[in-house]
Amino acid sequence: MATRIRPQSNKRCAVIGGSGFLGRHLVEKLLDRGYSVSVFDIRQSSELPGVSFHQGDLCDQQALLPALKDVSLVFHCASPAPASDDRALFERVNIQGTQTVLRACMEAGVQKLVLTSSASVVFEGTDIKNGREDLPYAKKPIDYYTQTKIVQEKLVLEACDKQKGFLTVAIRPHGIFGPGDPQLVPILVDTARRGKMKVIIGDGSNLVDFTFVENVVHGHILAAERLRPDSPICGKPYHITNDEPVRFWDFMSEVLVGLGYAAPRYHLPYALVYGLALLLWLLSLILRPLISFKPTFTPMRVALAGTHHYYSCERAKEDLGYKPVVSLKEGIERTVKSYPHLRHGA
Ligand SMILES: NC(=O)c1ccc[n+]([C@@H]2O[C@H](COP(=O)([O-])OP(=O)(O)OC[C@H]3O[C@@H](n4cnc5c(N)ncnc54)[C@H](O)[C@@H]3O)[C@@H](O)[C@H]2O)c1
Ligand SMILES: CC(C)CCC[C@@H](C)[C@H]1CC[C@H]2C3=C(CC[C@]12C)[C@@]1(C)CC[C@H](O)[C@@](C)(C(=O)O)[C@@H]1CC3
Repeated sequence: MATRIRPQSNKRCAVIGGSGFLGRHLVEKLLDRGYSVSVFDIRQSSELPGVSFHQGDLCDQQALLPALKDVSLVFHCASPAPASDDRALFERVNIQGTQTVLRACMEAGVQKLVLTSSASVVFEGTDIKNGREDLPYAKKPIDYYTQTKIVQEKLVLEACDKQKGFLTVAIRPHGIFGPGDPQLVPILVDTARRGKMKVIIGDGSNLVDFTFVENVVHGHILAAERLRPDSPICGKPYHITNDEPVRFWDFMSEVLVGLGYAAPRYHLPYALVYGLALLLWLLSLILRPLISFKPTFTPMRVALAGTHHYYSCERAKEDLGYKPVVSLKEGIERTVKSYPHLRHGA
């Protein structure tokens, strides 16, 4: 087992959303790097030695304050899951809740805030190739979750105020995967088990970023450590990727085959699948009062699976000294190994 370094007093931080997939990996790495960490989350995952846990809803300022006491640095990586598809919840937590987090940081005297945003804040369902951070925010984001992530990112970056001694930065990851991920691999396996992962949308050549969780964590910590009044990163967003855009369908196939499932092989035209997904979605809305069904092939998923969307992390390389620490190949191997219960036949 790795020995942990004893925390120094200037290395006190809080992770809001620290019980989640990314949050948990972030907390572990912060502990390894000698930080003392308090976690604030609405639910507790298994305990970690040396972490003080505070349970509460981030929309409640009074509940947040004890977790931020004597803390100079806050990571905010809490959000409802995109799949929850609950507009009121996204708005309450990602928008009003983030305003509450900002007020609580001010009241507690926090100096730095690192937000986990998303690269999808600029994605409108059409191709993005090597997109840089200066792309405009999506006017028609792919879903309401992403709409609230846009507002959240703006709120946090606009709150950066050197005069007040409060500095902010946003990290925009895309397609985070790795051990403990409750979304991408489990949803993929569930789709395969229901016999619905047989088809490749389009010609299968579309490139996408999938980012191993430890690289995302590395980007967050670099940003936190570079965030100083004289640094160019204040108030800016940064793409953090594996810097290895991959064919969407090659990535899916590698994970599926690694877990013992067949790779998809029949091709269908993108426009046809997108049209069908749109029709199904409309039907599900119309029939909602009578029957409730959730289509697997939502327009959002089809757009994510059938378009190019990969991003440049040059700005992070230049300003943060970022470089991925785990390759895509190794990331996939470690991820596949971590899901024995999702293997075919398990
Ligand atoms: N997973 C991805 O591929 C991906 C991609 C881009 C951006 N992101 C962003 O990364 C962040 C972390 O995502 P994740 O995949 O680890 O999700 P996750 O669901 O595993 O973790 C989110 C955590 O937030 C907590 N939370 C939710 N509502 C809360 C509330 N009201 N008060 C306190 N805690 C609350 C949850 O309990 C959970 O522990 C999110 O901001 C998400 O938008 C994720
Ligand atoms: C239409 C397709 C054939 C559907 C089958 C593939 C599907 C299982 C995946 C396609 C894109 C994936 C994805 C997520 C879940 C699994 C897929 C839908 C994602 C919604 C998980 C949450 C993340 O936050 C995410 C929104 C992100 O932006 O990274 C994921 C996007 C990709």
